[in-house]
Amino acid sequence: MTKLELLPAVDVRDGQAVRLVHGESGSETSYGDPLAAALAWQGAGAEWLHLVDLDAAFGTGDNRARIAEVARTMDIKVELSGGIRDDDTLAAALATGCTRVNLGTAALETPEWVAKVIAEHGDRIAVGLDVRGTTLRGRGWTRDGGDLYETLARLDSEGCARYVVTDIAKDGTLQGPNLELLANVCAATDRPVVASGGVSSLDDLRAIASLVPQGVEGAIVGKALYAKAFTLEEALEAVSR
Ligand SMILES: O=C(O)c1ccccc1NCC(=O)[C@H](O)[C@H](O)COP(=O)(O)O
Repeated sequence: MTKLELLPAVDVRDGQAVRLVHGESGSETSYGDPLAAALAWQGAGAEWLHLVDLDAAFGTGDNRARIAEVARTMDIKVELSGGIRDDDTLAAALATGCTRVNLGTAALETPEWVAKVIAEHGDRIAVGLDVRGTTLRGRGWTRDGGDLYETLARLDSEGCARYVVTDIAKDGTLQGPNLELLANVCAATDRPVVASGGVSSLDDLRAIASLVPQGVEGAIVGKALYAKAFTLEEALEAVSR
C-alpha cells in the first residue's frame, strides 16, 4: 500500500516560526528561528516541508526573504503557502525552487488567474481548501469565499492537480483531524488530498493513513510536533506500514 506522506509545518510570522489556534492572527505561540525548525524536521527524516508565510496570508507584510532562504536551504521537497495571489508572488514563490505552491485566496477571488496558472504549471500548483463547515475561507482564513464542493468541481474541471484540505475549527487545536471532511472531499474528487489541521497523536496519523486508498496522499503536522506530542521519527515510523 502507498504510504502516507508527512509534511511537518513551519508557519512564519514576523520572522519567527509560530503556531496559531484556528489560524487566528494574535493566537501565536513562538518557536524561534524558522530555518532551525525546518532543518530539525529535515534532520529527523522528513521528505517534505510545509512552509507558510502567515504575514503574506494575513496581509500584514511578508517574510519573503526568510521563506526563500529556508526553501533554498532545504534538500527535501517544499510546499509553499501564504499570500500567493498574483504573477509576482507566484514567480517569487516558484523561484525559491519549492516543489509546489499552495494557492488559497486566489482560487476564491481570481478564479481565471488560477485556471491560467494551473494550465501553465500543472503539478506545481495545489489549491488549499480551508473550510469552516463547507464554507471556504480566504484572506488568511478571515473571509468567506464560497461553497467547498462547487469550488472543488470547478477546480477539478480546470485540471487542478491536488488539494490541501484544512478544517479551520481543528487547526492548531490538537483535537484530531476531521476524517469525515477528508473522506467527503476524497469522494468528490479523483485528485490527491493532503490533510491539514488538528493532528494530535500517532493514532490520528494512522487514521488519516487509513484514508490513503480513498485518495489522501499526505498529512501536514504542526502543533503536535512543536508540543512534542510525538517525535517526527515516531510519526514517520507510524505511517511507514
Ligand atoms: O496555509 C495558510 O495559508 C494559512 C493561512 C492562514 C492561517 C493559517 C494557515 N496555515 C496553517 C497551516 O498550514 C498549519 O501549519 C497546518 O494546518 C497544521 O495544523 P496543526 O497540525 O493543527 O498545527
